[in-house]
Amino acid sequence: MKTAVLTEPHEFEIEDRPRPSPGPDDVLVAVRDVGICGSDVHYYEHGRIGDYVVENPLVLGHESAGEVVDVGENVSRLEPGDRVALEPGVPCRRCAHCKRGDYHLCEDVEFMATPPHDGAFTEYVSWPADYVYELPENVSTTEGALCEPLSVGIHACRRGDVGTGDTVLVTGAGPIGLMVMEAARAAGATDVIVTDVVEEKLSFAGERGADRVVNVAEESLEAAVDEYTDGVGADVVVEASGAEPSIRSTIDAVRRGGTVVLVGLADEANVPFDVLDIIDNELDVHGSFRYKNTYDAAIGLLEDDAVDVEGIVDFESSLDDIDGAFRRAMDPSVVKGMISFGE
Ligand SMILES: NC(=O)C1=CN([C@@H]2O[C@H](COP(=O)(O)OP(=O)(O)OC[C@H]3O[C@@H](n4cnc5c(N)ncnc54)[C@H](O)[C@@H]3O)[C@@H](O)[C@H]2O)C=CC1
Ligand SMILES: CC(=O)[C@H](N)C(=O)O
Repeated sequence: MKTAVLTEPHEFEIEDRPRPSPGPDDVLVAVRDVGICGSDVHYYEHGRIGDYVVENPLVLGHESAGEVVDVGENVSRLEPGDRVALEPGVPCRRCAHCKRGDYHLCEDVEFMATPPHDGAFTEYVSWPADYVYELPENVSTTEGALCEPLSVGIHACRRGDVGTGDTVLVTGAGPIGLMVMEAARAAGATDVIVTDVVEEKLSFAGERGADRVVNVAEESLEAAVDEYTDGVGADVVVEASGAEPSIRSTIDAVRRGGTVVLVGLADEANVPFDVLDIIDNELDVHGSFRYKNTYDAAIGLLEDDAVDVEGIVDFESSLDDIDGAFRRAMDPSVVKGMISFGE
């Protein structure tokens, strides 16, 4: 099977690898669509993300969907022909975090495309059936692949307890910020304010229904939010840029008693916060890491047309042109590129 392997930064090789056979609890999936995530691009450019270093050739891609072609002997829930989305993290199921139900915090999770675990830029993937979700007829495999970033958005909104009538500020209009906006709307938020520093990203967020967009390179965020909320502040702020000034600004834009959810991964680990602001204003500040139990919800929202994920896709490329696709994905005005394997 054709497989794109990152051999060193900026270098993919297309290799012919043997097609895996599914283990007793696995399904073999013919991959149809894989999204290019910012983390894939980061590995492509730098060969590492923090402590995760690409020491051996690595298959990237963790936003994937396809069609089941074979199932292991213990699998009865899925059968060849089913179109499916693959949840990319498989936890150990035995540790304290898994047993508490926080399987996304498992320290032994095998997460696709995080070294040393291979991902889905390959024609076939064998994956534990428990982390494979059937797609309804009206949900495409492109949408199935994008259940992954949508899951990040759903989990962030759950962490922020976003509810009916809320005003939500989303900082950063990349794919994650846009998925947070979709999930917040679906959770009942009536007002969504979106920030960025790239004008095209803001126009796009506006076209997708942001009630107010703020270019924080040109406008004061605090003033814009004050004006929009009559001086109250946002009920929930979801930080989805990872930019240090944006992370700092979250506690100035949230209302007293409100919630800040930090999703964006800062390059700089030490971001100063005035803790007295957090205490006096009784803020809840939550981290949000990946997701748990979100795939059924994501698929349900897509089936009901309650969210739009396909609209964020700028381009689709073939596996043979993965290098060109990654170079295109590095353009700051591009939101989402996909590798499509065709039917
Ligand atoms: N916690 C988690 O589980 C996850 C975290 N992430 C992180 O979330 C962040 C967002 O991911 P993507 O959307 O894929 O990244 P992205 O890089 O495509 O989008 C970030 C956006 O923030 C904008 N931005 C830059 N500086 C800004 C500022 N000062 N204020 C507002 N916006 C600003 C950029 O122009 C860009 O549009 C990244 O840091 C990523 O590493 C991504 C997935 C999961
Ligand atoms: C941080 C990422 O972008 C990635 N989706 C991951 O969960 O590792």
